[in-house]
Amino acid sequence: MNLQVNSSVHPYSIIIEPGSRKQLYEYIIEQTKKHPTSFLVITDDCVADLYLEEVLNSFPNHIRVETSIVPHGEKAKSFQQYENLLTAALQFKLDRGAMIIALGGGVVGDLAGFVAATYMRGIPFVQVPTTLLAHDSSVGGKVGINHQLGKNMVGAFHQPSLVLYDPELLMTLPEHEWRSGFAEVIKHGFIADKEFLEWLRRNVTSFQHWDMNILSEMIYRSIAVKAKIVEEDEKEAGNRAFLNFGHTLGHAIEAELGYGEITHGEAVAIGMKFALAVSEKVFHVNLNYETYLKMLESLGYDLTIPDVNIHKLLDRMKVDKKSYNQSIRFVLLKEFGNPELIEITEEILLEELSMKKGG
Ligand SMILES: O=C(O)C(=O)C[C@@H](O)[C@H](O)[C@H](O)COP(=O)(O)O
Repeated sequence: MNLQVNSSVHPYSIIIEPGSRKQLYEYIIEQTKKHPTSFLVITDDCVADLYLEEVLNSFPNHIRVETSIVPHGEKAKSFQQYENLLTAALQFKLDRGAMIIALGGGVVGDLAGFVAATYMRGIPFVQVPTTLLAHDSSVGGKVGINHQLGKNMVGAFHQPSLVLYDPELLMTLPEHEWRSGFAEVIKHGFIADKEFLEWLRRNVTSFQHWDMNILSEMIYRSIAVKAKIVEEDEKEAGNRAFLNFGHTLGHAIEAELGYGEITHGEAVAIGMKFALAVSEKVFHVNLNYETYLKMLESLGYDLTIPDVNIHKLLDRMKVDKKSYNQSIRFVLLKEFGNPELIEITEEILLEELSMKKGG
């Protein structure tokens, strides 16, 4: 299955193909039409143990391929790891003709992409997602690292030259990683494709046993939503902000708990439940979203706002990137598939937060 993103920087392909990791080099040459001088594969310790060798074996012997391994988990999206990777790239003497390969989940993709965006003012990179979450983060060119004061606060837009998605790589994911990724899948249903939401409800009842066709179709349909939005608004001047549904509170929770204490998607799922409730209040509508919350709960999500100070959450939401002139802006739904970015008062948020906390 293939998709094409017509980015204004350069069009790129998204290929969803079981087993494709074993032909990574061939795909790169065929799809990007580039012949890099060398490669730097950036991955994390967990992925390295499982898949690095297979990926490296796809390169012919005469091609120079270097490797840098970072610790797994959200904490790796740090200034320290970013600097370490730049140092490694310099020590490897990578030139501007080199290419970075991000072999990993969202953390590796964001971090390696930011290295690619900034090393010698930018070199090409390829995303090889190894998690479900990364079906989202690998598309659209948002790359970056976290700051203690806010998630993804330092970054760039740097479009990949190729996204090569091998769904077989997901078969070793632990349950919480499925939950993390599936939150972004269902988000795409909420904001853009009601029919897809129903398809998910019918087809995804457990993360334990996947039919490869269902998994590939789910990834394809979810990426298709994302690709369309980022194509129309590459740098989030408008509708791309809809992809942030659930993220305003989700990011605040991640930062307040400490990065990595809860997965990104599990925090976003809590944020979506909250945003759905606020949507009903603000737009005076009945979304009938309970069936989808039940679905998430049956898949193991805990949708309760964690036990943290709600004023601190509010302060964190104020520094969200969608904030404008000190006001908090939220993505809300008028109906499924009909999102809006809207300014929300602190009073509404505090009232809703105190009601929802603990239940
Ligand atoms: O691609 C986008 O745009 C998104 O907002 C997708 C999000 O799911 C993703 O988590 C993204 O990295 C969040 O970006 P941020 O700008 O809100 O930090």
